[in-house]
Amino acid sequence: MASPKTIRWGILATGAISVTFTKDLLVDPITRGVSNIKHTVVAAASSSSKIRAESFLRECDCDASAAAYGSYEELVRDPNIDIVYIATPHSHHYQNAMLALEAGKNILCEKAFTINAEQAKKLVAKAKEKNVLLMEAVWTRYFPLSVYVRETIQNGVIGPVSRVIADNSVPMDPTVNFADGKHRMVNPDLGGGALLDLGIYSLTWIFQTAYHTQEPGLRQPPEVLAAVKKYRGSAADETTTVLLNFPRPESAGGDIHAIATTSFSLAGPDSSIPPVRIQGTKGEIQVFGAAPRPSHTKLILADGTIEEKAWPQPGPGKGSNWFNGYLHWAHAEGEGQGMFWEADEAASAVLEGRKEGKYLGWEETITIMEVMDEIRRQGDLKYPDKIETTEYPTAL
Ligand SMILES: NC(=O)C1=CN([C@@H]2O[C@H](COP(=O)(O)OP(=O)(O)OC[C@H]3O[C@@H](n4cnc5c(N)ncnc54)[C@H](OP(=O)(O)O)[C@@H]3O)[C@@H](O)[C@H]2O)C=CC1
Ligand SMILES: O=C1OC[C@@H](O)[C@H](O)[C@H]1O
Repeated sequence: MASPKTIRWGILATGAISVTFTKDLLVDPITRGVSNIKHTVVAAASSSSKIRAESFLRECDCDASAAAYGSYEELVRDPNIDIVYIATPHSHHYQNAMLALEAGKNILCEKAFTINAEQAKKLVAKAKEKNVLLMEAVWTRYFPLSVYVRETIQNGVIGPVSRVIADNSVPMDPTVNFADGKHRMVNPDLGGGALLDLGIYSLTWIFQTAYHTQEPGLRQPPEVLAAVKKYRGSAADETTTVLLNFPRPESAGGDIHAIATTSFSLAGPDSSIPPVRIQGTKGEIQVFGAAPRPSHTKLILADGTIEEKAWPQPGPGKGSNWFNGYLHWAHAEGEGQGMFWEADEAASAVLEGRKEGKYLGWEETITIMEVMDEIRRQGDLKYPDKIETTEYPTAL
């Protein structure tokens, strides 16, 4: 058997999700049956200080030889890095990704990919020019659970998809958690709001089942009708609900309806109610657990078949996800978060010379950004010019 190839990562920003991602990344891939890849972290950078980068590397148990940088500029110049993982607030993704692309680096960039579709298009153009990987880190797409759901649809098991309903809401108390308005969840300067942070998962479920599963030639952007409730009259949305209609020829099953909803103050479905339902003419698939990190599926067919499956994440891991004092999901102690699947895919893409993610390519990322632009247009949800701009460099 050929020995595994090692992919060398550079971590840009040292916040909450960088820690989770890096700890998952360093779990031995053999624990999930992956034998051709190994991951190592060779550097991390913090915009606040080199000391912060050093303590991040220690916290994540990275190799002692990993370099700590006190600026993102130094990180992207490091010739030892194969892929840069970007985990700054969404407001900063465009500037940070452009910085890394200009340096010729492959990139895995957190969601929401950018603030708007124009920024996403510019990054794609730059990735093409530099001939490097540019991948949006929507981890959920790469879970075996998601692969199973898409394959079940593509194998015609539930018939043509006719309707998808998806809810990703978390009942945080903004008056307690975000009282000073500075937190990235509500701060317009950081691209705050439910849509870009949480709603992207509702749209992910809709797109990966109603759009991605169609033949590429049949895929058409949806019509969109949005209701947006602002957070205390600010520029950030607290609750957003969207009706989507995906046009599809009658011969392929006709139009597909979808409802995406999200909120950072209201509860989502509890464990007995599926946050995602994909309905076809012959049955439906229900997805249970939190929409970003689901854990169970239930296939219910019109002929009476019921098939339930559990999708535990391989470990080792820490067992739950807390965010601002709120438990977003709990899972069995010892399970990993599941962020390694997207890391494996980014590594495979680099080794195979691919420039896009296998289950979420540039065209689909841009289409989803265009849908979010339209939702924001209808809801009058505007961010400051400095984070909407495609000017590079712009000081943030
Ligand atoms: N896939 C997933 O499940 C998740 C994805 N995310 C995404 O990851 C990104 C980061 O989220 P998260 O880690 O929770 O955020 P945090 O606020 O915890 O961390 C963001 C980091 O970005 C850096 N940063 C640079 N400039 C700024 C600035 N002006 N304000 C604040 N931070 C700055 C800082 O790191 P430093 O000081 O080191 O430069 C900071 O620690 C977001 O886009 C979010 O959507 C978040 C949570 C879960
Ligand atoms: O991506 C995310 O998923 C999980 C949530 O906890 C977090 O707010 C969000 O950024």
